[in-house]
Amino acid sequence: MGLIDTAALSCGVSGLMLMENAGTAVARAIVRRFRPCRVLVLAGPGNNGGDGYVAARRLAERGWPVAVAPLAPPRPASDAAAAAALWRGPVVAADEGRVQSAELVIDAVFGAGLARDVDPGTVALLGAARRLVAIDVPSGVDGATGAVRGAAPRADLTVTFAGLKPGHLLFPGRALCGETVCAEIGMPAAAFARVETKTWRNTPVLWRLPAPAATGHKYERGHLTILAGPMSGAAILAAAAARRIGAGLVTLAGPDPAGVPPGIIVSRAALDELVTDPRRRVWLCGPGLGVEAAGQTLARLVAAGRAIVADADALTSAAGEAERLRGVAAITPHEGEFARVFPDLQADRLSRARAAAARIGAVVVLKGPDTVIAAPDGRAAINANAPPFLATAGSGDTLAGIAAGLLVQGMPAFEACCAAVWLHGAAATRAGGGLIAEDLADHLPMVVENIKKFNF
Ligand SMILES: NC(=O)C1=CN([C@@H]2O[C@H](COP(=O)(O)OP(=O)(O)OC[C@H]3O[C@@H](n4cnc5c(N)ncnc54)[C@H](O)[C@@H]3O)[C@@H](O)[C@H]2O)[C@H](O)CC1
Ligand SMILES: [K+]
Repeated sequence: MGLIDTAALSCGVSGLMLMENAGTAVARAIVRRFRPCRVLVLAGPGNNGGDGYVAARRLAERGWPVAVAPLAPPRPASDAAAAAALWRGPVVAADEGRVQSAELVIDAVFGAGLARDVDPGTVALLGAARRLVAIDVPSGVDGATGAVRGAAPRADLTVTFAGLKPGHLLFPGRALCGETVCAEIGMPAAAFARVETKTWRNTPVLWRLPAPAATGHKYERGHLTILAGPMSGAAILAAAAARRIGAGLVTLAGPDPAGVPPGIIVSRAALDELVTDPRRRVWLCGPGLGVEAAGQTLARLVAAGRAIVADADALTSAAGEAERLRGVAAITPHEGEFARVFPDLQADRLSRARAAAARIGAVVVLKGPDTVIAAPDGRAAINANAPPFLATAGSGDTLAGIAAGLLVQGMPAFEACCAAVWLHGAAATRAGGGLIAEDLADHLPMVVENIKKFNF
């Protein structure tokens, strides 16, 4: 049973009432989407199965032809047993033929109580469904991590309760949920208050973008310094993003980066001179820099106590030596870079990002289709707005530039990184399928305008 369910019970809410509401919500979601058809409910032994019995009753009350196939009897004297006792319709054996001939199958086998791999017989049954509605999660998906225990079916619709779980947002679970609906089931506010939430879906309600002061000048909006190396295109992409997101001034520090657009300052001053300039508080270190140079400059910046976003070559320079990143504000690794820096961290993405953030005392942005942003204090956000065509060269440089551009405007590192990841996904969505990294920055202003319009 999940923490929130336990908290609800200790607040005096009856589990049976929650189950009644949960099963009713499943039936309602089905009625709204499908025409009446022959339904088979595959019911497991726990409360997920109990929800299934309630959904069966509610659909039958509306005249739908429904049968329940128990895969195991409900635990005696449990809420599920009480829900099963109220089911007066047909109870049939669970076999593949029946599953195949049902027009809609409700997966009420395992939910939050999934404790081990699903056995092959159950996997085959669920896999035979023509159309599948999962209660809480498709059975086999671990709601806490999105991992699949053994195997899990692909649902057309998943109805969950009280709040989305990480498993609805993290792959592979996310891909198996189909359309995901979150139903309110009467969970009391006091129950939410008792459970300290530290994991969220990344949306604009989690953060507030900086607004320039009416009388402010460019330095007050923030002066970002980006180290530019032999592949100066990466630093230029990052600079464009930082400027579009509102940094007042961006300097590229490097020998002589080619193709720098007007509006970006280039400084060839020695690093020692730049690092000791008190106005250069925030730095982006890594994109296109070269591993050796990135390692050397990173150490200098850390020693000078600068706020640093470390990406790309700066991360590779810390391969197997994560302590070299201690002192930075945020790191933005993809899976490969993460594995190089933290080879011993092997768990799911959410746990790994959290463990890495705690270890180096910095925000970790573990990039991917389900980017996880984790803070050293245990807070974490999972991002779900990134379209697949965001996987293109230069996209990561742009993200690092947005994060640094927000950091320089005074946003705290966790909020800056969450906002950067979301804005990056929203800009990509606006840019559409043919996007190249150069397009992203230009879409940022309109994304920001829309956030203001919706009053987040
Ligand atoms: N979130 C809410 O507010 C509410 C959720 N509800 C539903 O309750 C389930 C969670 O119920 P629980 O009884 O804790 O767990 P399950 O039903 O998922 O199953 C537990 C049951 O299954 C056995 N088991 C676990 N894994 C396996 C396996 N791989 N093979 C065989 N057997 C397995 C385990 O030993 C137990 O016996 C939640 O998902 C919601 O659907 C409430 O109805 C209302 C409030
Ligand atoms: K299920």
